[in-house]
Amino acid sequence: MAAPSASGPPFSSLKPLLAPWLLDHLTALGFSRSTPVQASTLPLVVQRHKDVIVEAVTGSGKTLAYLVPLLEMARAKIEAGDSLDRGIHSLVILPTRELAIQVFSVLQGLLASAPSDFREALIPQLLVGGSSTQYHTSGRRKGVESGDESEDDGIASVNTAATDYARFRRDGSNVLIGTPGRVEELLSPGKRGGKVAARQRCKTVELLVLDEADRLLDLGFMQSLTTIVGAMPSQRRTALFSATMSDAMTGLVRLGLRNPVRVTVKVEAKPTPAAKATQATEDAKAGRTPSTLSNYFLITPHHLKLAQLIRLLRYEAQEHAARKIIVFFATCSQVEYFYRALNEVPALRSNKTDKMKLFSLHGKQDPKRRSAVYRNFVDEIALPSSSSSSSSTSSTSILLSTDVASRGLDLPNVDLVVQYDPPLDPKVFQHRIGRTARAGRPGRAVCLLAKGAEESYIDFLKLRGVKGERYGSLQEQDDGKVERVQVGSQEDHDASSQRLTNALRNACLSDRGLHDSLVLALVSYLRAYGKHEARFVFPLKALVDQVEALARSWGAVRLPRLGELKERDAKRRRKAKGDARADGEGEEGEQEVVSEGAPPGADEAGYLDGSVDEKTWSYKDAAKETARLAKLEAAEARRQAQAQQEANGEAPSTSSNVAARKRMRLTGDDDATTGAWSDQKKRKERKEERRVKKGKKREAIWRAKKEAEEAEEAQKKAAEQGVEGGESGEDDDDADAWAEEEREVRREKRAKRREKARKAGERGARRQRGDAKESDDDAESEGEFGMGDASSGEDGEVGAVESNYGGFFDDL
Ligand SMILES: Nc1ncnc2c1ncn2[C@@H]1O[C@H](COP(=O)(O)OP(=O)(O)OP(=O)(O)O)[C@@H](O)[C@H]1O
Repeated sequence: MAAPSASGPPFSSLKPLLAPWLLDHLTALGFSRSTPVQASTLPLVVQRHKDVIVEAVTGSGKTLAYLVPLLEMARAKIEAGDSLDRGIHSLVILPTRELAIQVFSVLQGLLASAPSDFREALIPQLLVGGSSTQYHTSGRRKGVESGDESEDDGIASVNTAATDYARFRRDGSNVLIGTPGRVEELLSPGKRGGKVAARQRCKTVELLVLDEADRLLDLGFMQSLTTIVGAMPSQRRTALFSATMSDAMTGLVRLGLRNPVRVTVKVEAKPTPAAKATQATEDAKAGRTPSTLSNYFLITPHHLKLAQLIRLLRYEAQEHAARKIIVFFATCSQVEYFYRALNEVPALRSNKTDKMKLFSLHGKQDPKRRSAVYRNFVDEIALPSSSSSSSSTSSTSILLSTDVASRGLDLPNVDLVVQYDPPLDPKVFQHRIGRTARAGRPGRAVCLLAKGAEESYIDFLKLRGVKGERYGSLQEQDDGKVERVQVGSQEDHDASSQRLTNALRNACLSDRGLHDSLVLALVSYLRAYGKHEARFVFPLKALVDQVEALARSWGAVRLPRLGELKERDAKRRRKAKGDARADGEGEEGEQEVVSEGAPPGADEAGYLDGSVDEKTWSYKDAAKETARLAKLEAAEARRQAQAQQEANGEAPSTSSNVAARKRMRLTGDDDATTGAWSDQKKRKERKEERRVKKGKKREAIWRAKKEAEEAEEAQKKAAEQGVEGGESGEDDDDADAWAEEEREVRREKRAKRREKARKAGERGARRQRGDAKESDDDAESEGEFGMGDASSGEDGEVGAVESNYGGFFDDL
C-alpha cells in the first residue's frame, strides 16, 4: 500500500541537508515529504544543538523524528574523520521490548541503504531483557565474523545480559536501542568491575533519546534512568518523545536536559474528505487525536456490552469494510476468555458471510507466543478498505488485546480500534485509538461505555482535548443483519442477546474449563474496574450492583465468591433488617433476608439459573478432567471414612477436618462464608492483622537491603569518579551534581515509599478483604509485558521546566 503523504516540507528541503542515500531511501519508502514533527526536530537537534521535549499525536512519525537526526549526527562525525569506534555514539531507550525491537528494525531498514563505510562505522545493538527469546545486533564491525549467531534479521537468538555484554565488547556497538533494565545492566559495574568498559564507552554519547518518555516514568524506571544518565557526559543532546506528556515529565527533565525546547505538534496531517464529513476535523483542532480519525462512544448497559461488541465488529466489517481491528480489554484474563468464547461459540459469528480471524495478545503470554501473534497479525493481508461493499469473501482480522498493544506499536493498516473497556489511565485512551489513523490514513475508533455514570467519560475526555460522537446502538434483525439505530432507542433486553447468552452458557456447561476461564475474567475485571483513575466516572459499586446480569451475559453458570459481593450483600441485609424493623416486622423480616454469601439473583451456592450437577460438569481437557475425577473420588472416600468413624462413635480426625475445610473452601461450601457473622468478622480481623504485620516486616527488610545496596553503589561510584576526576574537571563537577541529584531522588523515593506503605496499611485495615482467591491479573501493567518492575512509580516531581518551554511549535 502506498504511504500517505505527510504534511510537512519535502525531506529534500530540510536543513541541514540529508545524506543523499538517506533521501533516496525515504523516497523509496514513499515518504517524499516530512511530517511536521520530523521537520521541526531535525534542525533543533542537529543544527542548533538543542535538547528537546517533543509531544506529537500518535502516528505522526516520531520514530524518524529522532532516527534521522541520529544518523545525521553520526554522519557529521564520520565526515569529520571520527570512526566512531571510541565509544557509544547514541542511546535510545523505550519502555517495552516490543517497542525497542520495532525501532531497532526501523533503524536496520534505514541502514540497509547506507554506503558500506557508514554501515561499518555505525554498529547498532538491541538490548532487551525479560525473556528467553531475545534479539540482538545485526551490526558487524569490519573483520568480525558473525560466529555462531545468525545475522539475518536480528531476531531469534538467545541473549542473556552476559551475552549482550560480550557482543557489545566484541562488536564495539555504538548505537544502543533498548529497555531501561537491560541497558542499566550493561552499564552497571559488574562483579569485580567487569563492566567498567561499558561505562567508559558511555563518555562519548552524543544523543540520548527517551521515547514514550511518560510511560518510562509510569513504569517506575526513574531509578534505572538516573543510573544510565549518570554514566553519560553532560555535553550531550537529550530528546524526550511522547504523544502524551504528563506533569510527571518534570521528573524526566531533571535527568539532565539543558534549556530544552518544547515541540508540540498538535495537527499532523490534512483531513481526508471522509474525515472532513465527520467530527474528525473538530477533534484535530483540539489537537489530541489525528485529524483523520473518527472517534465514537457507544453507550449500552453493562450486560449488553458483549452483544453490542459482536454486532459492532460485524457491522463495521459490513458497512465500513473494516478488515483489521484491535479490541482492547482491561485484563489478560478477559482477553483469554473472550478469545476462547469467540472461537468456540459459533453463535457469536452466526452470520455466514462473516469471516473473522482472531488473535490474542497480552502480557501473560509466553514472550515467544506474543511475538508470533504480533507478527502474524501484522502480516495479515488486509484487503483494500476503501470500498464499503460487504463482500462474501472478505475476512476480518481481529486482535483482542490488553494495553500491551496500546502504545507506540506501528501495526499497519488498522481500520478500527474498539475499546470494550475504557483504559484505567485516561491518558492511554489517546494511545489506544492512535493505533489507527496513522500517518494520514483514515481510521475509526469506538469506545463502549456503560449507561449511567460512565457516560460522563465523554465530557471528561473532551476536557482533555479528546472528542467523539455518540455511535447509537446496534440491533440484529431476524435475518441476522446488523443495523445501527438512533441513540437512545436501544432496548435493555433483546432476543438476539438472549440467544448469545444461552449459547455461551451452554458452551460453559459443556466445558468446565471455559467456565473457569470466565470466572478468572470476571474477577480480574472487577478488580481492574476498582482501579480506574477516574473513579467518579467508573464507580465500582454500580458495576457490583449489576454483576449478576453482567456475569449471565458472559455465559456464567455460577458466580465466584467475591469479597465485593459479600460486602454489598451484607449492606443489603443490614438495610433490609432496618427496613423490616421500621415496618414492625421484627424477627420474621430478619429471617427472610438471611442468605449468607449468596448474592441476590444467585442461589446460596452462587448458581445463577439453577444448580448444575457438579459431579458430571466436566472439562474437555482430558488431563484436567482426570484430575477432577481423582479429586472427586478422594473426597468421596474421605466422606465415607468420616461417616464410618461417626457411626463407630469416634471423633473425626483433625487432619481430615483440615482437609475437609480446605475442600469446602475450594468448592464454595466453606463454613467461613456460611458461619456466624461475628465469627467471620473476627477471623477476618485476625487475617488482616497478620497481613499488615507481614507487609511491615517485608518492607523493613527490603528497605534495609535497598539502603545497603545504595550505600555500596554510592561508594563504588565515588571511587570511580575519583579516577575520572583526574582526567576531566568538567566530569568531576557533573559527578558531584549527579551524586547530589541521586541523593535527592533517593530521599524522595524513601518518603514516597513510607507514604505508600502508610496508605496501604490504612486501606487494608479499612477494606477487610474478601476471600476470593482468583488471580487478580490486573489491568495491564506493562511490567508484565516489558521488563523491570512496574510497581514502583518513582516519578520524582520537581522544579520548574527550563525557560523556553511552551508552544514553540504549537499547531504546526
Ligand atoms: N514522512 C512520512 N511520510 C509518510 N509516512 C511516514 C513518514 N514518517 C513516518 N511515516 C510512517 O508513519 C507511521 C507512524 O510513524 P511512527 O510509528 O514513528 O509514529 P509515532 O508518532 O511514533 O506514533 P506513536 O505515538 O503511536 O508511537 C509509520 O508507519 C511510519 O512508517
